[in-house]
Amino acid sequence: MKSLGLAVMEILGISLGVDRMHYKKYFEDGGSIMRCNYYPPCPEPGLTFGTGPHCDATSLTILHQDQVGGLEIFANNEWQIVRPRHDALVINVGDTFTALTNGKYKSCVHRAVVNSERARTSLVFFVCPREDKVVRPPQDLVQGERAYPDFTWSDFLHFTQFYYRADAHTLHNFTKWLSSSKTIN
Ligand SMILES: O=C(O)CCC(=O)C(=O)O
Ligand SMILES: [Fe+2]
Repeated sequence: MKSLGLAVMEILGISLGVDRMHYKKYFEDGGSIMRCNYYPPCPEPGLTFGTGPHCDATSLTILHQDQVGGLEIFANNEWQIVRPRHDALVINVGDTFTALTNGKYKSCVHRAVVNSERARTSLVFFVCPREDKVVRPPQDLVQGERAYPDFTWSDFLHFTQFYYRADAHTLHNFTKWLSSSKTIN
């Protein structure tokens, strides 16, 4: 999974017109998180979500869902179903990668819905930078203002674990929190 993540990083570097090895090298000493989600059937699926709308705070998400289905992404102003395919992985950009591209690649808002009949599982691999590494876009992607300040993955992880439950606005609120905590210190 780690080498798949690094291969995708190379492709993303090429697509952005920066040094093709830039992101691949950046993530080479990085970490990862693996999560297995289990959603039991819910008698009233209209009243709850399996996972509410959010962007992943991490950098890249590689996800496999079983044939039950339930993953949805918010695109073109509507929720769209990601049809399950046993032979395919879903790859999403997360908030930290958004910051690493100075906002050029937007993290994807997504959610998981439940159903009344079948339990569902998904397996998710999150690619993250080394915890103390500064998250900063390459100079080629900064024309004028920086969209986000420098931060470390460890600061962002701390924010999402202790102060804020990830939603569609995590990166924006983290940036505000970071500048107010700097003012206080
Ligand atoms: O279960 C899914 O399809 C989505 C899970 C998810 O978004 C997450 O674990 O961050
Ligand atoms: Fe997610």
